[in-house]
Order: sequence, then structure tokens, then C-alpha cells
Amino acid sequence: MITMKDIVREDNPILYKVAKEVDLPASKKEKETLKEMLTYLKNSQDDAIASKYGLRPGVGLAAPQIGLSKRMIAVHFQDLDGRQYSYGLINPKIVSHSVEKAFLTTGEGCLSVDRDIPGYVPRYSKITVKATDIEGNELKLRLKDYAAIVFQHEIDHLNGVMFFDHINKQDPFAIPENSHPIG
Ligand SMILES: O=CN(O)C[C@@H](CC1CCCC1)C(=O)N1NCCC[C@H]1C(=O)Nc1ccccn1
Ligand code: NI
Repeated sequence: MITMKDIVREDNPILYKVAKEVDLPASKKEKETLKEMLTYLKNSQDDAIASKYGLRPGVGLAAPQIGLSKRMIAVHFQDLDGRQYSYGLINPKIVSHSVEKAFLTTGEGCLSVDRDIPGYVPRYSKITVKATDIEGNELKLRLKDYAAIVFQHEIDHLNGVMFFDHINKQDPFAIPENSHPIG
């Protein structure tokens, strides 16, 4: 079972590497790991389990965060329209995106960052993601707003990019042009 001790923190160089593509079909071990990542998210959102094991609630997790430099992510959340997303994805790729941007009014955090870093994180408001799921099916997901933000945060981790890299250094709360707030 993945717990907070398995999650690497921002001083770990693995978070700044470009993760390697997974050779398909994924190995038994890779599939098992991806399932465990999804289970972490579900556990972390269950108050009883989260408090019992001291889990920080998360809606997404990328393999580098558990010390594995492989292109695998898990997401488990409902968007603001109540749409449920629960996926373990292999080699996710953003194949197209809007010009328009969006940002969470709360800013962002990260399970690998044990401090609050204030500021808006501008991201594309719409993206299309292609990936392979745990069963080996090719997926094409059209995502917008909160869902688009979560997936971009996770795919960034596969490219060694952290949420704070996107915050405007001069004015962290500057409203990016051609963008809209979420939440
Ligand atoms: O790479 C992945 N991560 O670092 C886990 C992050 C991913 C999200 C951050 C912004 C977009 C994706 C994460 O989930 N969080 N960030 C740190 C603490 C809070 C937590 C969170 O937003 N929790 C949450 C939100 C809504 C409902 C339930 N729980
Ligand atoms: Ni993160």
C-alpha cells in the first residue's frame, strides 16, 4: 500500500527528470504499480483511511512521485460538473490544446511539496490527451477546466516540471491574458 513515506519530496532529483516511455504491453509489475497509485488516491479521499494512515488527499499522482521515472499517471476526482474521472494511464500525451488558458483561484499544491507556494498557475483550459489504460486500451480524452488542469499537473511531472515553475515571478497573482479562473 502506498503511503506518504513512499512519496518523494521536491529535493529529490527524480522530480526534475523526463520520465521514460513504458514499453507496451506494460509488464505485470507496471500494471500493479499503476493500480496501487490509483488505490492511493481513493484511500486518500476516504476520511477514515486517510486519517488512519496519515495520507494527504490527492486527486492525481505521477510515477516519479513514488520514485519511478516512468510515464504513468493516475487520476481520481470529480470535476465541478460532477463528472467522475478515475484512470490509470500509460504514456499520456497532450495531442492538442486550446490557446485559451485557465487557472485555479486557489492556486495549486503538490503532494511532493511540503509548503504553500502562492500564485496562479496558468494552464491550457482545453486539452486532448491520448494514452493507454491499464487494460491496454487506447484512450482519447477531451478535457476542459478542472479536469484539464489536473491532467496537465500530472503530465508536467513526467517532464520534470513542477506547478510553481508556471507562477509569474514578478506578480504571482497576475491574471494571465486570455484566461479564466476556475473554482
Ligand atoms: O501530482 C499530483 N499531486 O501532487 C497531487 C495534487 C494534484 C492536484 C493539484 C492541482 C491540480 C492537481 C493534489 O491532489 N493536491 N495537491 C496538494 C494538496 C491538495 C491536493 C488536492 O488538490 N486534493 C484534492 C482536491 C480536490 C478534492 C480532493 N482532494
Ligand atoms: Ni504534484
